[in-house]
Amino acid sequence: MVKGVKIENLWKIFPPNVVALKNINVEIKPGEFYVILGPSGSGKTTLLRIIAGLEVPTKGRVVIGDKIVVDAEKGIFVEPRDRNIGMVFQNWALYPHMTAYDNIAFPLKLKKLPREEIDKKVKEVAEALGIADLLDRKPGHMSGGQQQRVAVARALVKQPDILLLDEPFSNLDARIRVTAREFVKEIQKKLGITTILVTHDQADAFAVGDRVMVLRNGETQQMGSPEELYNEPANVFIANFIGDPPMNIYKLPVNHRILEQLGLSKKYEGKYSELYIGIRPDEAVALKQGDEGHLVGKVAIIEYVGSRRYAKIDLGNGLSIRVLLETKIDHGDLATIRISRLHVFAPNGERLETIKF
Ligand SMILES: Nc1ncnc2c1ncn2[C@@H]1O[C@H](COP(=O)(O)OP(=O)(O)OP(=O)(O)O)[C@@H](O)[C@H]1O
Repeated sequence: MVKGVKIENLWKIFPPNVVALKNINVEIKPGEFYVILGPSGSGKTTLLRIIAGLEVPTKGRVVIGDKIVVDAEKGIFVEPRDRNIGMVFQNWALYPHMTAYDNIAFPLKLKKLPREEIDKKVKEVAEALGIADLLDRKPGHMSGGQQQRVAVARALVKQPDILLLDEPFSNLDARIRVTAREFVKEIQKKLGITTILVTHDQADAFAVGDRVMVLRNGETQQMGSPEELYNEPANVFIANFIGDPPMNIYKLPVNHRILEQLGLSKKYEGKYSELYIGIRPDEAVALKQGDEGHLVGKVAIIEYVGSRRYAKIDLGNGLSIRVLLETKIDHGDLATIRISRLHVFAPNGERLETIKF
């Protein structure tokens, strides 16, 4: 039976009064790949450690399947070893003096399983993860990606109900990172194991997550699929945090020329004195002067990001915007900017609407 995880009214306050988690509520479905995303210090690791039983919450509870593993009010606490959780840490924590085989076998030896059974399980998991030919090697003789696979194998060999991954890709360089994400996602789908991953890297989060929760200062900012977070960011923080290159975001007086050109001044006059507007570089394009569009400016910089070309366009009065550049335009040319989607946020940062043009 695949199990889900429920986190209910969860608080963690470190003495004297560091609020690391503030009333977290989430239901992770059986078999789901759930990502907790947030900047440094947002409470991600604390949340993962509470699920694993390495930390106790100040308030609230965690339920795995239909078993309460911790309830602060009722004084229930199930020991980490009795939660049937597999965990992979940021540094993988492999034993350097042991071969991959012995590293993977270690949790089973602790359980005092018979030698033949250990051998069968280690070989099975190594086969499934494509590391059968590495079993005789010690960590020092493996690449980062291979070490990570061994760490995942060690977490999976006990057939845990839940797999917890704490920044599993952060020690890998950019190229291996892409294959490592694919590998983890494929294994997760193949085994159907409920998985919770924490990361500060939105590209990691979006690559593997079925759903993503964004944390900031211990508080949930938004929960949803990668598409939902990208298309309808709940506030300016999320808008800023998600997307590469980052969203163009401006705080402007409601009667500002640009808001007028975008048809927003009339709509919000009398309701707000200022607004944030956000435009993703990938949701606006620079066209030749005279083409139909929303804003006009002068091309200041042309840059490549991957295979895409972007232009930074000077809008006057110290404002500029980065947008896609598909046509032939040069530095110094005037360009028309056509926007396909625009996000409007209130002065407190909350999203008011997303407009599709
Ligand atoms: N044992 C502790 N005692 C006191 N404060 C702590 C303790 N552990 C964490 N904190 C604080 O709780 C907050 C959340 O920390 P946590 O490590 O969960 O964040 P994080 O999002 O995982 O950050 P990082 O990505 O840097 O690991 C931080 O303000 C941190 O300083």
